[in-house]
Amino acid sequence: MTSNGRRPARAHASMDNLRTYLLAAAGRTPERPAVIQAAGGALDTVTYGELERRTDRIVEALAALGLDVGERVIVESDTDADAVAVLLACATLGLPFVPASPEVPDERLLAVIDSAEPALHLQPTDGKRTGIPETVGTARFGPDGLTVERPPAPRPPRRRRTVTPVDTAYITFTSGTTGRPKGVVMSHRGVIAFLRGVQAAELITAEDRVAGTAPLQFDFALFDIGYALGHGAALVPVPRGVLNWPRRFLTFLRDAGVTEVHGVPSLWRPVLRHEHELLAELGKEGVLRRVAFSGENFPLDELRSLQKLLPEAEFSNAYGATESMAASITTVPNPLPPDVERLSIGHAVAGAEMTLIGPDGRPVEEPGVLGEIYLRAPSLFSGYWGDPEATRAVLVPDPVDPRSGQLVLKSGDLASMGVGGELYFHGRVDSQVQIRGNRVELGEVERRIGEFPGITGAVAMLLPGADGEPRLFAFVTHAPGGPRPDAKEVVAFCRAALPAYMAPHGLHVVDEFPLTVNGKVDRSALTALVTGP
Ligand SMILES: Nc1ncnc2c1ncn2[C@@H]1O[C@H](COS(=O)(=O)NC(=O)C[C@H](N)c2cccc(Br)c2)[C@@H](O)[C@H]1O
Repeated sequence: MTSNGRRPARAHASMDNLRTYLLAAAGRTPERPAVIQAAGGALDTVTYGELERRTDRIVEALAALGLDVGERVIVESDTDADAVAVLLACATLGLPFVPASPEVPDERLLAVIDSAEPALHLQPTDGKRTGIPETVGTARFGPDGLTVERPPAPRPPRRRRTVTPVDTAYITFTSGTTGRPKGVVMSHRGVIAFLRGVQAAELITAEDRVAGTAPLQFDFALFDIGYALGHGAALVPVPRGVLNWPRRFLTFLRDAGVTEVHGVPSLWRPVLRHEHELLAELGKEGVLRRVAFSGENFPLDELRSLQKLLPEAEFSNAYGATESMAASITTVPNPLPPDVERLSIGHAVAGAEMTLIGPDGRPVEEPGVLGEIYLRAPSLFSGYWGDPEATRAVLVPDPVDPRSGQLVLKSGDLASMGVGGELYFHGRVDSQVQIRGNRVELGEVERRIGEFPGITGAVAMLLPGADGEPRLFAFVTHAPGGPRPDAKEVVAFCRAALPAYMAPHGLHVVDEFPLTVNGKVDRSALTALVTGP
């Protein structure tokens, strides 16, 4: 018993809870590997049984702190078995976890703490973070459980009696456009609904070993955990120190017997640049069977190069926003036919539906016509943390039948429909810009520039020129050792195929594209090249 005589609340065993769902295999096959991780130079296997034991040790320590359902816990860590045990322990007690990776800068973490007002900050025994505000309790975790350094401030008495499926499993903070972090609140029911939707496609079995490469605050990492454990398969977190070295990365994948690799498109750039022979060898061994990518468009020439080295592998394009965890996972042809200029994002996962809505607010029926993707799904987020207005802007009445009270996610993404109703991604709504009164899809400009000999990547943006007028700028990367593309030639090359207003006003050659902490192209860093920091 604690302060007000109420025991810590627990989820009802037969109701949706992330811990119950992800540890189901612990009951069925406790001896099977749940997490295979690097430990020193070797590989360490943590079974489902061991993962459950570590989870319950942490549950005990957390339960003793008197936190009520809904109290936030920052979990700062790389992905490994102990971090997963902490996430599952939080879920067990209905404590929303706020994931962060060690590479999140201090001021960003403090902004998240300021917004989330967590009861606790947890990091591994050897975690480096300091300067956590006094208002937040601190503790460290490891294979033997949790050690509290600074207990959370005294709490008000417990009000809650049980943990329900609509309670918050996690809040992941994305960098809102205004710079203030936006907290995406996901319920147990929502996350499990998405994971079940993917499971219905039976992409993997319990024999699979899924390599995860996303940092913990990116919900791609949370998906990898849920996808691997939900199938009773093994999660193989790729350590950061391995990730940034192509040769080590590929050797790690081989040594761990990885069958599927998840990551953003930029993950493969260094491998394609430096280690294509080793990758081809790995492909020939027939263990690596699938590459799943998400987060942004995979530049087609890079995708084609990767497919050439992995001719037997399946490639899955996973599309969606954190506000619904994701929406679709679509197998793209390997090899991609030469005439394909745009990747399909297919149909929504089982139990969900994407609808294209035109400028008139009505569903788009005809193939090839652009519309905004609206997602109807049980995995929709509960809302933005502390921001009902921003929530109302994206969780909107169903445009197909507003009277129903059903809310759908207004994605801000544009797509067109193929003859089978499958969707093709056309970019963000705000990547449709007006140039001298003409509507321009920046993706079109990027595609044309990408065809210029020697250019390996192109990002187009509308930025204020020196005269303050909005101008079309392009940022390009080129083949290493190849000639630097000449701006005038690139502009002429664009004019030869595009209307004049779609030719770049300025061209910046960069060695490689700057990346966000989640591994996406960092457009604000590119902007700074033109407008200054
Ligand atoms: N496959 C694509 N092609 C093109 N553009 C994509 C793709 N996937 C996204 N995007 C863009 O990224 C936006 C969303 O960003 S996000 O909220 O950070 N989430 C993400 O990136 C990742 C996403 N939550 C996710 C997480 C876990 C598993 C999967 Br499976 C997917 C979307 O609205 C799209 O504009």
